[in-house]
Amino acid sequence: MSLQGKFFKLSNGNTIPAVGYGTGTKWFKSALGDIDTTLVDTLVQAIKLGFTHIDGAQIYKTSREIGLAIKKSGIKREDLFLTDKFFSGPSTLPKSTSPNPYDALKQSLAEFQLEYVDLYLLHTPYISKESHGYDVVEAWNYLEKLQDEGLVKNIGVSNFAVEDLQKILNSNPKHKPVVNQIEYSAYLQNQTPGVVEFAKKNGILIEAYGPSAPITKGKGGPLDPVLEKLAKKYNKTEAQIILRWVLDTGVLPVTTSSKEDRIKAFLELTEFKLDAEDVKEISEVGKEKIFRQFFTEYSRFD
Ligand SMILES: NC(=O)C1=CN([C@@H]2O[C@H](COP(=O)(O)OP(=O)(O)OC[C@H]3O[C@@H](n4cnc5c(N)ncnc54)[C@H](OP(=O)(O)O)[C@@H]3O)[C@@H](O)[C@H]2O)C=CC1
Ligand SMILES: O=C1Nc2ccccc2C1=O
Repeated sequence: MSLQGKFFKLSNGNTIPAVGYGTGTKWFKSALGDIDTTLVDTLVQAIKLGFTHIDGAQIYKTSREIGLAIKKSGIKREDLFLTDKFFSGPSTLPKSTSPNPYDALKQSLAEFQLEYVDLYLLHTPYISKESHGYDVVEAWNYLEKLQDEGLVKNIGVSNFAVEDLQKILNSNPKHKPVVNQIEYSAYLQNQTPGVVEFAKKNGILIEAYGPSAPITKGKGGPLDPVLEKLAKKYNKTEAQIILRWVLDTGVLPVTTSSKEDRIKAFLELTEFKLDAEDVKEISEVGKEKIFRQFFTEYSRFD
């Protein structure tokens, strides 16, 4: 679970590259449709520049683009780390007609044209007998079966709160979740109450999506002068400072960009480190503002 150079070590002993490149948000497609050649080209460029961790999901509909980019990049499969997510639905899902997580992963692999993914997540905790025909523990059992068959190397969850994690941990699982991917930034230090601390105590690595919020959509807050000051101190961009803060809090940032200079800047994140007092200042000043972009039902906790 700790950051060691360019990798985090997971609780099962495997490693995961310390910064993820996302293919959701700005790349999100509503249908498989035509291949997004801009995404393929940008991913090939990102991989050639040195990105080895790609974040995908069933619902992004970008699996074919990822698979094509991997092939075109010429990089060996074992040198890349690919995440996929089973789309379990929003909290308002009436009745799921989608395949179960086991069948969904097989479908994704066909789209990627790959033999395995490195990490497979339940995208949300909104799974019940009523909506899916199986509960969240049974959904987890499908992921365990995939791991046992070698189709996924590691399994985890996303957008899970403490009580959702407890359901899995209390079921005496054969494989525990190694990751919980949640919205996390200096302006949202807990997606749901206590989740970061609980995950750390239980050996679950937190992955942060939306990590750049304080310098993108959440700009105009108390961190503005702090980030300006620290960017000068370290001779880095404000984006690098705010993403390095994520790493320095023991969390793995999943970010994205279409721009070469920003992709290169992401790759420098493991080459410097913030002083403890600067990490503390960002954490404390960041708590003065809450900025949440996704799963706004959790704003009841703000
Ligand atoms: N599990 C889940 O439920 C979710 C998972 N995710 C995953 O996380 C990934 C990343 O999430 P996202 O919110 O996009 O991450 P970030 O908060 O890092 O934002 C990245 C966005 O900000 C822009 N950006 C990057 N650097 C800068 C900069 N220096 N100045 C201004 N704008 C900048 C990028 O666009 P540009 O091209 O202009 O650089 C990009 O659109 C997603 O793609 C997805 O894979 C996201 C949401 C939910
Ligand atoms: O990338 C994503 N964008 C989203 C918007 C809403 C819910 C989930 C997601 C993603 O995973």
